[in-house]
This record gives sequence, structure tokens and C-alpha cells, in this order.
Amino acid sequence: MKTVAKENRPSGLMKSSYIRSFFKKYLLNYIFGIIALVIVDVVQTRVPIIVGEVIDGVDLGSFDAAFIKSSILKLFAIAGTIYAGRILWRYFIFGTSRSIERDIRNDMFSHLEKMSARFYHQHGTGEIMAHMTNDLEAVRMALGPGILTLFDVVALGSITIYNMVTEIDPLLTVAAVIPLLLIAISVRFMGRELQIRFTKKQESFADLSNYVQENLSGIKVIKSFVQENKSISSFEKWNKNSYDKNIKLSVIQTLMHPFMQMISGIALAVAIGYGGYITIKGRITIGEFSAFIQYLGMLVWPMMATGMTINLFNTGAASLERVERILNEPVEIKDSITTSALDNLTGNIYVKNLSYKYPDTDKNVLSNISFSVQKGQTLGIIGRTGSGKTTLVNLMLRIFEPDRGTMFIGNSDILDIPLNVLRKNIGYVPQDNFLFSDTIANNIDFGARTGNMDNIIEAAKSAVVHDNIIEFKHGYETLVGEKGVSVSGGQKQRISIARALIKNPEILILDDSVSAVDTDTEEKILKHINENRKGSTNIIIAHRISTIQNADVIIVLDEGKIVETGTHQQLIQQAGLYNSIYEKQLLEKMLEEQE
Ligand SMILES: Nc1ncnc2c1ncn2[C@@H]1O[C@H](COP(=O)(O)OP(=O)(O)OP(=O)(O)O)[C@@H](O)[C@H]1O
Repeated sequence: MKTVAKENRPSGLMKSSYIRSFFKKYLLNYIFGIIALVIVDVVQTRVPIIVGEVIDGVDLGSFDAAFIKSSILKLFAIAGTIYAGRILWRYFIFGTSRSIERDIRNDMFSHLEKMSARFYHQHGTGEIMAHMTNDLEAVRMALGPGILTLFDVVALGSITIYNMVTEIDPLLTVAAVIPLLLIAISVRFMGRELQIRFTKKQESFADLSNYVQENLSGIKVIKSFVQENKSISSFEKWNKNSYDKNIKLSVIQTLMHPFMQMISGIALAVAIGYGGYITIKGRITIGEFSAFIQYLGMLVWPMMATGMTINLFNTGAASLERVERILNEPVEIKDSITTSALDNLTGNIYVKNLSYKYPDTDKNVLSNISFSVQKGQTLGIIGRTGSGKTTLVNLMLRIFEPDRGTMFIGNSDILDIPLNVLRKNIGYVPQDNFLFSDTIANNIDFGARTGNMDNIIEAAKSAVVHDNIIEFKHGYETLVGEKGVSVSGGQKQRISIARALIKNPEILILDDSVSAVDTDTEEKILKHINENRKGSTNIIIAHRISTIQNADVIIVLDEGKIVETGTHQQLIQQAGLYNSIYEKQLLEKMLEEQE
């Protein structure tokens, strides 16, 4: 990713070194586009002169066949040049703005992929989507139509005024152009307010997107709690807020347009009045008078475009600031300078005096945790809900950062293990597992990328989900996720386990990953793991004792502290928290069997 200017202000799109780097990259395209634009402007400003000559020819009686022919040929040549020139500047200027939009979007996405869990906690998906769509669109408008109008204003405006002064009458030009300047001045001042209103409009759209995204994700909960009406009325409030901000922006835009038309009407009146007078006096010819009126019409556009250009740059800069705010978010979790050149990990895990509190909170969710697991062993973690089990494995994966000197794999502090090596060697099945809108085969092969159907089937068999998969109409090619078939919670869990098993990772972490399967299936999965993963390390988090009772070491967490450690038998004998969970679950089982 390119370096992004931190000091960028909405007032200056060009102040951003990030944007300047794109200008450098696409400089030739812009140069070709601007040359084509200037050529179009030069030739099109010849038209009033040619028409004026024809009118004078008729007026003075010097109109003959050769004159008509040459005038027609000139007009054809001009039309052809304008046609070709407009195609070229569209291609070079608008095309380049689309390329830059694509490049920035790529930068944003690859940066977002590096962002930590904390970042996603602070920025809603809807907000990020709004930056990637609406804001990028505004940046593109500044870099395409904005650049175009900027050069068009300068070229067309100055050539037209030059022609009016040199070929018609300087005084008439001054008299007619002064009212037009009012357009440029008023738009300049309204532009600031326009930028503020535009920023508010974009922010309200980001809020609205967030609300929609969250509601659609939670649609099942909304329906099951019959909260549709509440949801709809909240949506209406957000939507009204967005509507109000849009209207406020439109008010300014609406006021500006008729104002500009009024001013150009005044300029025309001045031109007709004073221009007609000096024509009668014989200072200019009828043809020149007609050319002048045409030039005046041509000038209205550059004057209006001055305002448009400023607005496009202002709104583009406001949007760029939001885009850069995302791009400037530091990558919090990354390889450190002390990262060693490791390729592989051994599954010996050592945790020493680990304490952790989440960013922006006061309370430790883990306190003074110490334990070790040897390569090839299985560690079971059990504890009441909220006791810190998921936090512990998230620290091991460096989804959140532990303190240096508290977590080691092999002989390395995990802060010194390259992130990709750490995560490649850990097969993680999260509690809230997620399937992508893709085939089951691709979902299983997601991390390992073996591309080998035999491996995929073997992993599915180990996760005891193969029989379910082949019952689907399209088997492993069945589409799942948002656009595909719905799979049950238990099937989803087992497809996720297969996704971790196919990697044959040095360390496998199952975070409450068999909670949605029956105990028979659970037993089969654990048996496969036990048989197939000899020499590798497993960490199994569970609420059911049956899931972890065969583990080599079990730790019992309570309120962020290890309260008991040992094997199943040892913990039963300790008659502490583990034993009370065990007895409670035994009782529940007996009652279930009696029913
Ligand atoms: N991102 C976060 N920011 C702040 N606090 C958090 C965050 N994630 C979890 N917590 C808090 O940390 C504590 C431990 O949560 P954790 O998810 O590790 O518990 P757990 O033992 O895995 O629970 P469960 O068995 O319900 O999955 C809880 O009090 C929780 O509210």
C-alpha cells in the first residue's frame, strides 16, 4: 500500500500525498486527456467566428459558392475534431478516474484485511461499506469530472474571452462578463457550506448502512422476537435523518441553479443592449455581434463549471479524508522487528503469568494464567460462561495481543513468531463459525487450499459430516452460506472442524465446537482426532465434561483465573468446581434417560 498523508484536510484534495502518487502514476493519461480537451475547446471557439463571417457575407453581399463551400468544410472539420477529441478526453480523464477508484478500493480492501478485531468493534460493517462505495464515488467524481471541468473552465473560458476581446470588442466583453463573475464568486462561497452539508449527508448514509447491515444479519432474531415493527420504525428514523441531510444539501444546490440562470440572463441583456448599440453605431458588424452572443452562451458553462469544479473538489476531499482515515488506521497486530525466521512450529505451549484486559476496559478478564502443554498432548479447558476461555485462545492466535513474555510456542515468544506461520500452524474452529457463500468442498479446503477431493473427503469423514454432505443433491458441490442451502448448526460446526483438520495443523483449537452435535457424534469426532493427530497438540474448550474428559491436562477457569488443573480423575478427586460441574451433568443425563 502507498503512504497516506496524515495531514490531509478536506480543503485540499491535492494536498494529499496519497492522491498525488496516483497523479504521478497516471500523469501521461491526464496529459493526453487535457491536450484533447484543449484542442476541442480551441476548435469549438472558432464556430462563432465562422457563423459571424457567414452572417456578414449575407449582410454585405460578398456571399458566393466558394465562400459557402469553405465555411461548410471548416464546420465539418471542426465537428470531426470535436467528436474525436471528446472520445479521447473521456477515455483518458474519466477512464483514469475509474482506474484510480479501483486502485484505492484495492488498497482499502487489503488494508481492511490487516485490521484487528478492535477496529471492527469500533467501525460497523455498514460504515465501512459506505466508505468503499459512496465516498470512493465522490473521490472519483473529483478526479474525473472535477479535473475535466477544471481544465475546461480555464481553457474554454480564456480562449472565449480572448476571442471576444481580440476579435470583437474589449469594452463589450468587460460589460458582459462582469455579471458572469458573480456566478463564480457566489458558488465559491456556497461551496464551503455545501461541503459541510455533503459530509453530514455521507455520515448519515454510513449510519443508515450500519443499521441495515446489522438488521439483515440479525433478521432471524428480529422475527423470532416479533420486533419487525420496532425495527421498521427505527429504520424510518435513520432513513429520515439521511433524507433530511440530503434535502439540506439539495436546498443549496437548488438555490444555486436558478441563480446562475438569472445571472446569465442579466449578462445576455447587457450584451444585447450595449452590443446592439455599438452595432448600430457601426463599431462592430452584425456578424461580430452574433458571434459575441454565441461566445457569451459559451462562457456561461465555464462560469457555472467553476462552481461545480470547486464543489466536486470539496466533496471529493471530504470523502477522501474519510477514506484516508481508514487507510491511516495503524495495523496493530503485525510481525515485530524481533520476529524470527521460523517456518514451522512445534506444538509445545507454555503460558506464564498471563493477564489480559481488553482495550478500553479496566478489568482483567484473565489473571495470572500459567500452564504448559507438551507436543502431542490434548489440553481441555472448561469453565463457566464468560470465564475467559475464548479470550485465552484468541490471544494464542494473536487476534488480540498478549504481553511479551507470557505466551510461548516451541521456544519462541508468540510475539516473535511470524503471524502467518503462527496462524498456518494453528487449526482454529471458532465458536461462531462462519461458512462462505461457496461450495462445501471449497469451504472445507478454504485454508489448506489442497485442491484435492480425496483430502477434502477424508477431512469431512474425520469430522463425521461426510454422510450428511453426500445426502445433499449436489454433494460436495452444494452451495452454502448466504446464497446457498441452509445447513444445520451441527453440520456447520462439523464442516468448520473439517476445515481445520484438513490443514493437519500442529495445534488444533476447538472452541466449543461440538456443542451442537449429539454425544455419539461427538465421541466419533474426538476418537478420530485422537487417532489421527498423534504427535500434534489439541486444545479443546467445552462446557460438557464428556468432551474433555480424556484430555491429558484439563484446566478449569473461573472469573479469569485457573482454579484447578489436572486429569479428569485428579479433578474429580479434588471435589472442587470441576467435580460439581461433573456431578450436575451426570444428574442431568440420568434425568434425561429416565424421561
Ligand atoms: N472484545 C471484547 N471487548 C471487551 N470485553 C470482552 C471482549 N470479548 C470478550 N469480553 C469479555 O471478556 C470476558 C471473557 O469472555 P470470553 O468470551 O473469553 O469467555 P468464555 O469463557 O469463552 O465464555 P463462553 O463460555 O460464554 O464462550 C467476558 O466478560 C466478556 O464480556
